[in-house]
Formats: sequence, structure tokens, C-alpha cells
Amino acid sequence: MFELCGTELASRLLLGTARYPSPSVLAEAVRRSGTGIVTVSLRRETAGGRAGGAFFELIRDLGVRILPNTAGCHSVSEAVLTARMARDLFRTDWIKLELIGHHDTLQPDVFQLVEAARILADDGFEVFPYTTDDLVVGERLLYAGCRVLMPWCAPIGSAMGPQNLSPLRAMRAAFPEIPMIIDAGIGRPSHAATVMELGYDAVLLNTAVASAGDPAGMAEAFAGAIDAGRKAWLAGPLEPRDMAVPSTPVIGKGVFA
Ligand SMILES: CC(=O)[C@@H](O)[C@H](O)COP(=O)(O)O
Repeated sequence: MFELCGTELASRLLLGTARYPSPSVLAEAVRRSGTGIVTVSLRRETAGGRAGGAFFELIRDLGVRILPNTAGCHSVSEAVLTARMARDLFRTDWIKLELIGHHDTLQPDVFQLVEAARILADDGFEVFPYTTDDLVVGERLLYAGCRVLMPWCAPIGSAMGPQNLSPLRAMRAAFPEIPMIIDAGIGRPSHAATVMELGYDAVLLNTAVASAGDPAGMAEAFAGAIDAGRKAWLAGPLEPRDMAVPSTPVIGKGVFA
């Protein structure tokens, strides 16, 4: 089991609910992923005119915990307002805080992110901040009251997978007691396994499953990869070396002319 902010979870996969070809495919993907948490964008769904309707009912019926997000917010005031609306609608203090700073890369605006995180944490929210792989920003978010960190590994929806492992390793090492979830940019199950092998606690992803040829099949593949990566981390993976090391001992070996 995995404990996240007081909640026991059987799965280390958090799944987004956008971009699925149909509600039934989404429901099947959630089921086969084994996830205990789905993210929901309040703004995206209300913009589509489905607020309070079938979509939210479907999400509630999935029987998993909802992590609303502030996707599409570009300012502190917008993000704080969206988080408060989500709290009322979904009756949860959990909020995935997304504050976008750049149109092309959807890179978080880390300055506004820290400010909004402080306001929301003071207001009783459990803030899950979508951030960069910057150690100092991570530290500021913890000072602001966050109890979990969610660094990206590549831009949202890019499917590029981990672009730079060094800062991700440094962040993991700097905050050994903090639950850390890789959020965004994962494209394949092997990417998820790679970050889990670094010791990350969980992975949040959306596009790679929702846009796959068979979303439910891909959700299951991700679940297996995340599980494998976690087991590998616990088993103590070898560090790569520059030189060859014979895996078969040669001492005492017979000599054949
Ligand atoms: C669903 C959600 O919260 C996304 O904003 C998240 O960041 C996932 O990113 P990918 O779509 O790249 O997996």
C-alpha cells in the first residue's frame, strides 16, 4: 500500500480523465489501470458545457478519489478561485495546482505557483503542485505548506518521457520523506518505469493512455510498468559503470588448448 496525504492507496498510478474517445472507454481505462485517484479539470469540463451533468456523475461513479485540478489557469487569482469552486463541487480539500506560465510548453509559472500554494494551504487545502524539476522551487513549495511535490519530466501532452534525469535524481535525494509524483510528459510505460526506478512514489499521466489506440489496454500496461519500476527501486538497482565487469568469475576456470 502507498500512503498519500493520509489516504491508503493500492496503486501508484494517478490518471487524468481528459481526451478519451468516449465515457465508456474512460471508465474501462480507469478500471484496468487499478488507479485509486483520477484528476478532473473543472475549467475544461465547465467550458464544454457538461458541468454538473453526465461527466461528473460518471467520475463520481468510478468509485475512486477525485483530485480536481486548476488546468488552464494563468494567474494566482484564477487558480485560487478555481480551487475553491472545485472544493465546493467535489467536496474535497485536495487540489492539483496547475499555474501555466508559457503557452507553447505549458511550463508552470513557478513564482505564481508558490504564491497560490501558500494561499491555498493556509485555506486548508492539500495542495498537489505541478512544478518543474527545480530543487529550490520544490523547497519553496514545501515552505508554502505543500506536503507533496509533482515535478514534470517533460511538457504536458508531449509524450517525450524523462528528458533530464539528473535534476529528477537530485530532487528525489533532497526530499526523501516527501511523497513525490512525476506529473506530465510520460509517453510510454517504459518512461513510467524509469522514473519509478529513481525512487519516485507515483506517476500521474493522461495523454499517453487517453490517446492510445486502446486506452484501457495502455492503462493496464502502465500499471504493470509502474509496479515493476517500484519493485526495482526497492530491490536496489545497480548504478551504471564505464568499465566492463565480468559477470562470470574466471578464477579456477578450466583451460582449453
Ligand atoms: C491530467 C492532468 O492533470 C494533466 O494536466 C497532467 O499534467 C498529465 O500530463 P500528460 O497528459 O502529459 O500525461
